[in-house]
Amino acid sequence: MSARNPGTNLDLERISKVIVNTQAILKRAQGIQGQKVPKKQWQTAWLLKAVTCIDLTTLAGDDTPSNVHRLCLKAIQPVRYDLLKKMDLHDKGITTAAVCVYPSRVADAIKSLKGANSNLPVASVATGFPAGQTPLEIRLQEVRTAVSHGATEIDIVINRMLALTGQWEAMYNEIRQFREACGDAHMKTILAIGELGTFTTVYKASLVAMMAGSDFIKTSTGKEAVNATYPIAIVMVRAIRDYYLWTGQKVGFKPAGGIRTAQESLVWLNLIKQELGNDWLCPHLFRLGASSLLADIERQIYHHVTGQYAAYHELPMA
Ligand SMILES: O=C[C@H](O)COP(=O)(O)O
Repeated sequence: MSARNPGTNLDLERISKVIVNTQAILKRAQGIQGQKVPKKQWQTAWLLKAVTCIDLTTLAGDDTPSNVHRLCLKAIQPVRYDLLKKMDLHDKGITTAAVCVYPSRVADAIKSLKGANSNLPVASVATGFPAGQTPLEIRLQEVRTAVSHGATEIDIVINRMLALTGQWEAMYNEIRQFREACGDAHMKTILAIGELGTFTTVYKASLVAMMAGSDFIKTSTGKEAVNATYPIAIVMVRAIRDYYLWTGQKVGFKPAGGIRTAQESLVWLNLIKQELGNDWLCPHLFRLGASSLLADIERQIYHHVTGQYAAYHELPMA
């Protein structure tokens, strides 16, 4: 992970001046979606780049130590060894960026990774994920617990009520406290954009989250009706760009929720390249939060290497 974002004082004047041009955002998003994806020979390299940026996620009520164990093994070896060998990439240490689980499963993930001699980071959602509707002290305790079990990345959810009612100071103070509870763990702040209403609220919430010291801002929990969309991404990455121009701090971006196809991952990488530049095209500053995207990416890589499409059972856990 990159250097931490220390945050700034809360600048309410800057927040009050935010205006988002909805039509311009929609047009830009449409333009990016309409662009050609890289040609075949480059596509696999881009797909492998996407793999290294995935937070491989399981956030289900029926998660157990055994499915978390499988997830960890898949994160360590996300693409079949023989496929990588054919591309002479078997010794490049290609893994996903992290695994992402509920706080109760952090210890299982740490155990599995240690057992496999891997120091891949474990991310944990916290703060009453996905709704964030538990008392503040409990949300803070959840962060501390996940950290004490070994999570080095914490994905917090914001209190949507505070954003929707414009209580920016209260939201800033809560996120500041989450950051303190994180200690050395990096903090990703989930805005749950599907519940924030307008682009302007999303932009303001992005700014407040960064001022409060978020290392990443993340679109969604994956549990809202609307999750990662390209227009919302443009709003958020422009807030990241503005924050960088203002403070010199690079904050990361994590779209999450409903990202399932290799093709989509290429659009996401292109969006980041165009809006934030190559510096952001690395796991330190860009993550794809996804539970099932890897399956399609591996399938496309299989096709590139063999000329045939694999049945899903031929790709472990895919
Ligand atoms: O943070 C990651 C999301 O919960 C994953 O959502 P997904 O299951 O739709 O890929």
